Amino acid sequence: MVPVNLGPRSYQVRIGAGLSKQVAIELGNPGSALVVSDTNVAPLAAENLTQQLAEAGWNVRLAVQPAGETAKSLREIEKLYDQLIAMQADRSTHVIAVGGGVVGDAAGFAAATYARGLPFIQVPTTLLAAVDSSVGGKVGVNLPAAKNIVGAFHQPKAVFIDTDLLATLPPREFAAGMAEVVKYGMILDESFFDWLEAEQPKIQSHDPTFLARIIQRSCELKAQVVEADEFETTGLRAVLNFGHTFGHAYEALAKYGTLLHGEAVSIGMIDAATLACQLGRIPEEVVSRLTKLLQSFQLPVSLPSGMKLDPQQIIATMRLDKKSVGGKLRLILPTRIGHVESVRDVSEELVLKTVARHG
Ligand SMILES: NC(=O)c1ccc[n+]([C@@H]2O[C@H](COP(=O)([O-])OP(=O)(O)OC[C@H]3O[C@@H](n4cnc5c(N)ncnc54)[C@H](O)[C@@H]3O)[C@@H](O)[C@H]2O)c1
Ligand SMILES: O=C(O)C(=O)C[C@@H](O)[C@H](O)[C@H](O)COP(=O)(O)O
Ligand SMILES: [Zn+2]
Repeated sequence: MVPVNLGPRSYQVRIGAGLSKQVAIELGNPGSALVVSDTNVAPLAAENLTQQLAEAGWNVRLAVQPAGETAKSLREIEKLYDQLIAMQADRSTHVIAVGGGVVGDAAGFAAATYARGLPFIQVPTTLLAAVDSSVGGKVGVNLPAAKNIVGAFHQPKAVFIDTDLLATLPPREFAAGMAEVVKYGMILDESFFDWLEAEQPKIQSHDPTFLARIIQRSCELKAQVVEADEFETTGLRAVLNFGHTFGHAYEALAKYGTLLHGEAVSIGMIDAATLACQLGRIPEEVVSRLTKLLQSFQLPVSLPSGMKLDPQQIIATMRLDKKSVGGKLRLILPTRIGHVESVRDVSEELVLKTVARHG
């Protein structure tokens, strides 16, 4: 269990095998709920949960989104609003996300905005959602031009991480989750990074003890950052964005189709580390350790050869990042393994040189 202490918005992140079977009991008195999932996860987990809630006396509906990043769109949010209207939802209606980060971000955005806010529950089913997106309250959708550009902060009331649900995850999705796990080591915890390097074979073989430890440590680190800067106002929370200014630009320019979020972040972290090295902030050895660790988890460290992007277009898309001020990029750059800094005045020439490495 990881507590997230945010005063009146505090909640617990529960982690354990079989936990999704307890959601109906844990939520207590039955009311009404919209369970949101996607076409892959509905038959694996969301239909069961919906049935359990119905048996416990809830007035419950299941909304199934198309699987994949394109579901994070205003069009899909409107469909969720329609479902809430159809069930005559009120401010006590729970929105329960059962799925990966896409379902969590989209369902959470509908919960944040419908009737100016409905109680929200996260049941993450991907590694990425378990270690990152289900915690911290960032919810939102993409526009074609920019990733996550429409959104809100809306904390869940509870997070239930059922480690059994991760068993069906395809290898590529497991790897995508590992990108955010490696990120935590790189930005906040050198000994965690060392441990990931040392235990890579056990992690890669999905040893349950090691998976549980990864999820626990990642949630602890994320909770610490979110507690320190819930609304990303002091700049502290921005450390979680390491690799994302590059990565989000690649996702948008690939029309949210070619690269998974974790893959784009993996490439973006190497871009940021390469740039930091060019600035003399870190030695080459740090870039190569990060590269090696990401590759050991089958993650890409540069854009796929078939994905040719115009460097000027990359920079223009990066400028739309929410950390930018006055059209100037702000990048999260490493100073060593386990620590990063927010850097305001990186020359665009150097960023161009960095992205040119993708050929
Ligand atoms: N809000 C945040 O703080 C935050 C943090 C990190 C990432 N994100 C967002 O999360 C999204 C990525 O999330 P994701 O990587 O979970 O992708 P995803 O939600 O698209 O899920 C990945 C794929 O796995 C399938 N899937 C999910 N659970 C499964 C299971 N148990 N077994 C088999 N298949 C399963 C899904 O149907 C989907 O096809 C991005 O949009 C990213 O921007 C948000
Ligand atoms: O929770 C955060 O804060 C993060 O930055 C976590 C990121 O991994 C995540 O991808 C997040 O959605 C990015 O946020 P954004 O503000 O750059 O859209
Ligand atoms: Zn991310």
